[in-house]
Amino acid sequence: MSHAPLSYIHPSAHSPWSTYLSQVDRVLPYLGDLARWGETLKRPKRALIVDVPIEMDDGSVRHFEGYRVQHNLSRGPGKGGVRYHPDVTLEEVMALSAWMTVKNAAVNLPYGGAKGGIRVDPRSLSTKELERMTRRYTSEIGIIIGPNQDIPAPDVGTNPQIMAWMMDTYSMNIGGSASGVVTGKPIHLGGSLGRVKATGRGVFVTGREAARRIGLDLDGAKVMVQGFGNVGSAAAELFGQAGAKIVAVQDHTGTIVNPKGLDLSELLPLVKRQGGVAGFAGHPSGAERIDDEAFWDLDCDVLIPAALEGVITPARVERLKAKLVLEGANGPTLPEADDALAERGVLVVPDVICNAGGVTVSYFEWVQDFSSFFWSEDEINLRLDKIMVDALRRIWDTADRYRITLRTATFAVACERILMARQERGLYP
Ligand SMILES: NC(=O)C1=CN([C@@H]2O[C@H](COP(=O)(O)OP(=O)(O)OC[C@H]3O[C@@H](n4cnc5c(N)ncnc54)[C@H](O)[C@@H]3O)[C@@H](O)[C@H]2O)C=CC1
Ligand SMILES: O=C(O)CCC(=O)C(=O)O
Repeated sequence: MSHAPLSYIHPSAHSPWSTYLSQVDRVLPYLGDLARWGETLKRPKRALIVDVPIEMDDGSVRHFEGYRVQHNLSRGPGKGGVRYHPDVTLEEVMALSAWMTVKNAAVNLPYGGAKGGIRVDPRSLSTKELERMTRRYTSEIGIIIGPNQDIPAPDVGTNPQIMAWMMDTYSMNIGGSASGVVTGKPIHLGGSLGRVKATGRGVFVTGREAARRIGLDLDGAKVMVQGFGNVGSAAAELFGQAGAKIVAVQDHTGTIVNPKGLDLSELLPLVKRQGGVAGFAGHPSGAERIDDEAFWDLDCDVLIPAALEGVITPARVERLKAKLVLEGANGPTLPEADDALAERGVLVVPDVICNAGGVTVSYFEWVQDFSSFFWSEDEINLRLDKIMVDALRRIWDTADRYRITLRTATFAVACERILMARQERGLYP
């Protein structure tokens, strides 16, 4: 008897795609007549799977599986990062691309949503192998990306150097310079000041606003951060500057704690040198290593998940002490855990607004590339702050009006924009 999968849009249990679909189901009752377009949100517009063969340094040949999914293009070109991680799957990239559609609309950027990835552990490759793989992947997805089609950017496991190789490969293939084909590039290649820390900055800005509204003083507040890469480290730094104590940090190498607050001026350079936080245990400034699972029992006011999906489970919610969860990561909370957090009165600022600072500054980068006129970092940070604060205010009002969570309110604001655009474009474009 054959057990063929029902369809690629049919989710597997507890997958990011099933989380996303249940988030869509929760918003449909708030969309009025536009809900008739709801199925649009549940299907990626286009999903490309590519074979990425490269020659390794030892002369052998390896094949990697790559993806680029354009979930929705109703509001503009696709936009979203590229992930290099050994667990990447088509289904995960579908969810990540769909969250980009919602996020871009939530902050009103003129983009649809897309995301890409390669199933690889980038740490296992040499720099030359990484470059060959990135260039081959870029050529393979070159048929659907472009400054007006779909604009990749960094996500987990990718960085400005990888964006530079993507931009260079795409430019060589079209025979011209196309700096607007990717964002998150190095500054010398048309990258934007402020992009590297923009996602963490957005987490801080939305966190600052949420804390103010619930009467939580950030000065002295205890903050735990899971994931200490681009997003987690930048957010931790800004919370530290606002007077908060970063009492625990967890990454793929381990978990370190200091109830009095970890010394970030020592921790940040160590992580750059060693590639993880574990080596900070026993540091003279004070840091102890604990079991990873014990992270969820620690005393804290704010939790910032900034690593991967599905880490906030109902069982962990029962143990969690935080009053405020700021989703730096995409999809860190399972739907049942979302309900449990709401029941316990824990406020969640959802990924689709909380981590939108990165793509907002990516948008600034794209605009600057098109106009060949570059802004100062202060200008970028000020504009970012305003966009995030205004977007969060509108979402908060929607949540109050319908008595719904900030997640469903963000989906309501965003999906109305997406489906209005869909409707206005017409069914047979
Ligand atoms: N880079 C960006 O601009 C944006 C990233 N995000 C999201 O933020 C999250 C983090 O992304 P980046 O900081 O860019 O990635 P990154 O690659 O710079 O850092 C990832 C971090 O997660 C940690 N990690 C990996 N597996 C882990 C595990 N099992 N337990 C604990 N920690 C683990 C790594 O050690 C590392 O510290 C992802 O969900 C990503 O999609 C969202 C918006 C924009
Ligand atoms: O900067 C971008 O275009 C996208 C960043 C991203 O992948 C995300 O927001 O999850």
